[in-house]
Amino acid sequence: MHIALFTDFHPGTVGGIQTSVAAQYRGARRLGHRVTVFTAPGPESTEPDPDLVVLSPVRALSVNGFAAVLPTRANARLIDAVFAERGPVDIVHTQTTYGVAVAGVKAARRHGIPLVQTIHSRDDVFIQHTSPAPYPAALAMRALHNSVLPHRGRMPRNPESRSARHAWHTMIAQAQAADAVIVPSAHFAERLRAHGLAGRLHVISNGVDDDLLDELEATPPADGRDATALGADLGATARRADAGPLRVLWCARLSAEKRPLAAIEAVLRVPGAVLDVYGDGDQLAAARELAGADPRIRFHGARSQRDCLHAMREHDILLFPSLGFDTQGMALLEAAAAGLPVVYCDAALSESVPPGGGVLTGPEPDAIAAALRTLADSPAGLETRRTAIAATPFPARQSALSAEITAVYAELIADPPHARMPRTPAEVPTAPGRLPLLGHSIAALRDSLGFVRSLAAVGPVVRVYLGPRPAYVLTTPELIRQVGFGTAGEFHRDDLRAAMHEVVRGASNVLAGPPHELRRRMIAPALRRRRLQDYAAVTAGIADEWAAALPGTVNLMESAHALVLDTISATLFTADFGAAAKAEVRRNIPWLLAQVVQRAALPDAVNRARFLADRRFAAKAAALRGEIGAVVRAYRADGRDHRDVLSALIGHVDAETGARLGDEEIVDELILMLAAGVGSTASILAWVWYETLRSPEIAKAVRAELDTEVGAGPVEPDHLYRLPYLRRVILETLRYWGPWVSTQNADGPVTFDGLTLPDGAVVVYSPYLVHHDPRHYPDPARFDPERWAPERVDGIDRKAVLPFGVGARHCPGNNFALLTITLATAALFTHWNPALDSGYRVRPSSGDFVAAPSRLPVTLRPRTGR
Ligand code: HEM
Repeated sequence: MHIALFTDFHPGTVGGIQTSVAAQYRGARRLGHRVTVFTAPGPESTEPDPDLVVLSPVRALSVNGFAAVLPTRANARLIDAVFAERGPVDIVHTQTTYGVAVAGVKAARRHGIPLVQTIHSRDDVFIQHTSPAPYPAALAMRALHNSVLPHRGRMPRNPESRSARHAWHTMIAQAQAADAVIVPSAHFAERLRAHGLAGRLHVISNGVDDDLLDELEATPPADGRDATALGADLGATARRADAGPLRVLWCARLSAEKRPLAAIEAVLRVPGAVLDVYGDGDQLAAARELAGADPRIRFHGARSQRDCLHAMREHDILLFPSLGFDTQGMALLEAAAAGLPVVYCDAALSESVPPGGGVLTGPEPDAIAAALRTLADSPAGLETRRTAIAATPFPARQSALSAEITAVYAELIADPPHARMPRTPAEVPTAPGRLPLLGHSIAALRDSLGFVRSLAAVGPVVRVYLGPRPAYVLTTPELIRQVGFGTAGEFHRDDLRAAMHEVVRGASNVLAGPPHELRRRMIAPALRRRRLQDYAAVTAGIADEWAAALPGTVNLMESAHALVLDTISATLFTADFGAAAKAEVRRNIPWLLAQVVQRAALPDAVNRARFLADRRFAAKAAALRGEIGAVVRAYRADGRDHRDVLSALIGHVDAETGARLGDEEIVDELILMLAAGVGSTASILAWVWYETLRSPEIAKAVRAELDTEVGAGPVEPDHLYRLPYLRRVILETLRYWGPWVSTQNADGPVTFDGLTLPDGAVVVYSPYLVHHDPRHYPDPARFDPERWAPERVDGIDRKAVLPFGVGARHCPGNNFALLTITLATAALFTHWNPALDSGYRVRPSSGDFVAAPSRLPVTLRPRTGR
């Protein structure tokens, strides 16, 4: 597998986490896995490592001597580029709680990769001891962390300072963001649980690198006595000469939380002891000052893990006085590996000391000194402890631990938690990037399509905030069908109904339940295939006329809109006395529809304040309804079938109930057809042209087919069935640019696969999201009409084909839309050779439920032969 490790501490720096992470990646490689390490900048002398990726730090900011990295967009881009180049990544494993680790969490969520977090350190104690102002530091860290990785829920109270509590909030949030959490010791796992971390915690010890252990085993001790295998004899080989001083070793950072000063003070009080200090840190000066000129305290500076291990072979005791900080204590493990007894002060660390191999003492220098004195006076006591260590199998060989860690990875990869259905609303993950108050509005407005695409990787149901109110996005076709077929419960559209109210009062798209079913039955005959034959003749004529009249340079987006508006209104009412209503439609519908979209998107409070716009909206809506109402009455008086939509609506009697549509209901449905049909069809039409024009192969194939089937024209209804290649281009356009949002409200509680959402919950789905999910469409970012070729189409899961929705609200105008798009495209390309303006870059605008190219500027050259 390919593992991406994220750590804020560069492996070239010294420290317990660094040592542990380095052992982990060497261990994973030893097991045959690939590892890429993302980290902060390290010391300049560090050898370049192709598997190490250094993220950009915040300039001139370092925390405790370490470069600070933030999860910026530039770092996200770098991570994405490395994933693309070296990927696919199977698992992300974050090891810290700072910027690099947060960037790792975000990358895992962006790419839908399972995420493991190891919590190594007690940030609460660390901040308390090392920061000059612990409270503001912990608070600032929590606020910063919360702004990029939202903190959820409440944390149980524990007896601790306010700064410690802030630090715990950050640690718990970091752990909660992961799919699995690893901790190095059981006592630390208990603390995390006491702070509210739920779910499974894996206790897997830190480890010591196999090569180092093998080397230690093979190296003779410096005093020349035989080296034997790690185990029974190793302790004995390092035996102190009875007459010499007690050789005490310090192997840790010289930092307050490790308590080096207590160690030095203790040794100074034991005349028969010497102390070798291996380590560096901000308490070095204080430590030197305390040691004064006493030659028994010897400072050796920061040393490698290898040096420390070998030093352990040359000493009698490791002094490890840290208290309430270490979650395991790497040096304790190393001492066990080297057969070295320890004196320590933290009872919780007994877990890391082989039974009988250490002396637990009080934390005061006096108590530590007393323990050392006893050992100095009694070499037999040391011997007993060495024998006890030797008798205990060493538990922390890295290869064995790496096998445990990779088992955790494998379990997550086999059953990715982000694909699991949440059982309660509280378990529904929130989309990354939520801002205070604004929620996800900025992300959704800036790049709606990219935002929607990113949600599939978050989970089957994702919570998003477009303002303060949550909405639940369904990301799988199976869940979407549960809305479409009503198995999840009832839904209504009262929000949309309010936004449309003056112009459309009770049309099918805002009705719910039995009235909706009845209305659908009533309008269905108007859009039946048999009727479409008649509409196709009208549509072909309009398309041919429109194409012939196009100027040499044109914005095809605008032109598509005008064409579709004319086409649909012409098929609604063909009789001569509909002319005035058609003119009214052309004059007012585009503005009214733009207003409906705005009203639906704006919060109620803003809508209430838009008096002037509201008055204008009401006046135009009344004028439009009045004109169309007059045509309906004229049709009724006339009594003939004009073979158009209006005649069909007037003439239909519901077989089940005997119901007929009233005038106002017919006005509603006619306006709805314009509202739902014009923008959507025009946008897809423009995308068909754009996709054709930007690919020379597709353009060539479309033209070749038209040459054969339509020749010099004119376009006729029959051509609809004779253009299979164009049909594939249209189907692929509907996949690629299909509707990006559909919203409804739960009418009472609704239940999806065991997850119950409350009454009123806003439930959203996006055909566009499903159409761009690689689980349903391989290489989804590729526009490839051949997906729909007869030999490949069977490989597409029909449930994931959603351009016209699904179930009860499936678009009744789908065939009409396909007909219009096919005939208009045929007309355009039989008349002209369009070319996109050079330098033109498309910009999708997602103001409506189908995104549109904001412009489509082309130059038209006549087809030769016409
Ligand atoms: C390419 C063009 C079109 C696309 C992509 C499209 C897509 C859709 C979708 C996805 C829905 C379901 C929305 C939901 O979840 O509630 C829908 C509903 C609807 N569409 Fe279309 N549509 C198109 C063209 C048309 C046309 C040309 C008409 C009419 C002539 C039309 C009339 C309707 C109506 C009346 C509804 C509401 C159905 C209901 O709620 O029961 N659409 N459309």
